[in-house]
Amino acid sequence: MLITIEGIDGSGKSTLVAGLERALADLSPLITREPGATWVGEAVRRSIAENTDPITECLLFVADHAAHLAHVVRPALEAGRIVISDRYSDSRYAYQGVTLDGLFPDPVGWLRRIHEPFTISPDLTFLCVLPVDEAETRLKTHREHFENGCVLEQVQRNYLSFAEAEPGRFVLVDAMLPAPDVCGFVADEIRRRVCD
Ligand SMILES: Nc1ncnc2c1ncn2[C@@H]1O[C@H](COP(=O)(O)OP(=O)(O)O)[C@@H](O)[C@H]1O
Ligand SMILES: Cc1cn([C@H]2C[C@H](O)[C@@H](COP(=O)(O)OP(=O)(O)O)O2)c(=O)[nH]c1=O
Repeated sequence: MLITIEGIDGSGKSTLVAGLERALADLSPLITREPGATWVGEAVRRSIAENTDPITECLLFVADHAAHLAHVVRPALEAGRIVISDRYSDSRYAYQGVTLDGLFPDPVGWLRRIHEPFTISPDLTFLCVLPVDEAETRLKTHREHFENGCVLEQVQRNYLSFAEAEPGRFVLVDAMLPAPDVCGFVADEIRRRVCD
């Protein structure tokens, strides 16, 4: 089973994933992330730091996804593991849907088409939702160039439209709740789906 955790920067994904690792220890999930589960993530980090052009950056994120699938996600799923990924393909559709906007028509459609031949779709996606100004307050010590309020508003709008289009896959998470409550809600939901 492939489970992904999505949301804007500062929405509590890393905190949630760390909590899930403890709360679901008896299920031995493989915990992973994008970007950065393989060495390709170093190229992605460099492109973020150097403010590379949006197409180069996008294709590095896609390369990171391909390497993540080949070396981490696919082998774990084939071994029957539950895989929990902090960010996955919806991050591309939501963020690069914004950064590529205006460069050519329908960037989200293009992103979906270039993923479709090789990606594995998640079985379940938790979308951490909170007001952008709260996310910005939480992030004030650590900012990357995506983390500006205007971009994050558009990214969150994209995420919410994906959730509306695929209600069977997405579960909305109230990220304003205290961290232990967020973790408890998501862990219970995962256990319920695993037992189904
Ligand atoms: N439910 C929560 N309530 C309040 N603060 C939180 C909550 N979850 C995470 N935080 C804090 O918000 C900041 C960003 O959280 P983080 O998990 O790193 O978000 P993300 O991985 O989505 O960028 C951290 O300082 C973290 O301690
Ligand atoms: C995986 C992914 C991340 N990103 C962005 C989101 C973040 O601003 C940045 C780094 O991701 P990440 O390290 O997950 O940041 P955070 O923990 O703060 O959420 O890269 C994309 O634009 N596209 C992608 O496909």
